[in-house]
Amino acid sequence: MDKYRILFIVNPISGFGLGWEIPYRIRHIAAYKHIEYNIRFTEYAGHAKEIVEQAKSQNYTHIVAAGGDGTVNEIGTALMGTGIAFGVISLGSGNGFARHLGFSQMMTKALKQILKSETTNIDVVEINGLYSLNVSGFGFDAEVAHFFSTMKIRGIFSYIYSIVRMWFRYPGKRYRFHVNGKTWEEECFVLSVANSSQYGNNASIAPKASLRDGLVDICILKRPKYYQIPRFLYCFMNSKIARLPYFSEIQCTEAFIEGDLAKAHIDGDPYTLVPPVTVKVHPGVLKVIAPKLSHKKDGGKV
Ligand SMILES: Nc1ncnc2c1ncn2[C@@H]1O[C@H](COP(=O)(O)OP(=O)(O)OP(=O)(O)O)[C@@H](O)[C@H]1O
Repeated sequence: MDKYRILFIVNPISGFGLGWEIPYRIRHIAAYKHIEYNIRFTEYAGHAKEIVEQAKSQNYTHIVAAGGDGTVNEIGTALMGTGIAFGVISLGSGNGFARHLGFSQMMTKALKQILKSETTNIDVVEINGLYSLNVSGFGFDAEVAHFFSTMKIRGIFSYIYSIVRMWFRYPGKRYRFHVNGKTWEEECFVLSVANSSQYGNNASIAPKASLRDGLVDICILKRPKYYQIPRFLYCFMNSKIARLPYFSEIQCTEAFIEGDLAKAHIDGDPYTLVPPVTVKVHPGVLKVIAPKLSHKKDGGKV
């Protein structure tokens, strides 16, 4: 236990602002009395990355992101290639990456998992020079991310409002794909570039995805017809989306995509890219804590 030296980087505005509780929770977990740790709160967007850059020379064994997928992306991508183990305390509204790795959504339990769980090396996906740990993409979900970012109030209700609004307004787009030696054109409603399996809240867009397979999953969903929506929602929320005939998932190490791809999201945060888009996997470049490997939940597949 005494070999641990942990830095917690907390985004105090994530989710419901529960990050302020972290110092109190840590003090009350007996195991933390035997380890060295520091806590830093972020003060602005991009600050987490700066904190990681300073921390790299301070002999931390673990750096833990306490926040949502945006904070996870900032910290995780800054840790690539360092060998410092990366953990997550979920404070966001979806927490897709943490859920994929098997982190509890309960703060105290996640803290205990950080001390007890195995570590492993995972892949990171590069999209036109930006790095993605979880699920990124174009089309409908990019439109949602861009609209959501303009809303004054964040949180799950604003997110649901953005989804419903865009569902009725966004018709889909046609893209040209160059993947695994094949070229084709296809009409897409959702075009996801997935390293892990889910957006968050167990909404799984890439059921085959593994963070350790050296592959990225290109997931294409055509727009479901209105009468198909109930079955679509059931399959989407139960990792059964592969059963739908208007869904496809292609695994590859690299992809090249052409079309109107300017509006994108990287792990849920909106970005504007300059098309065409090149997707590339960097295998095993990030060391993470993976509770699923220890408790073998869902077969322990990470
Ligand atoms: N103190 C701060 N003030 C304003 N923005 C911040 C601060 N600290 C971090 N950020 C930015 O807040 C953004 C959103 O953070 P994060 O994704 O962790 O929370 P969330 O949006 O509530 O979660 P989710 O994405 O799951 O809904 C991040 O892109 C991060 O850069």
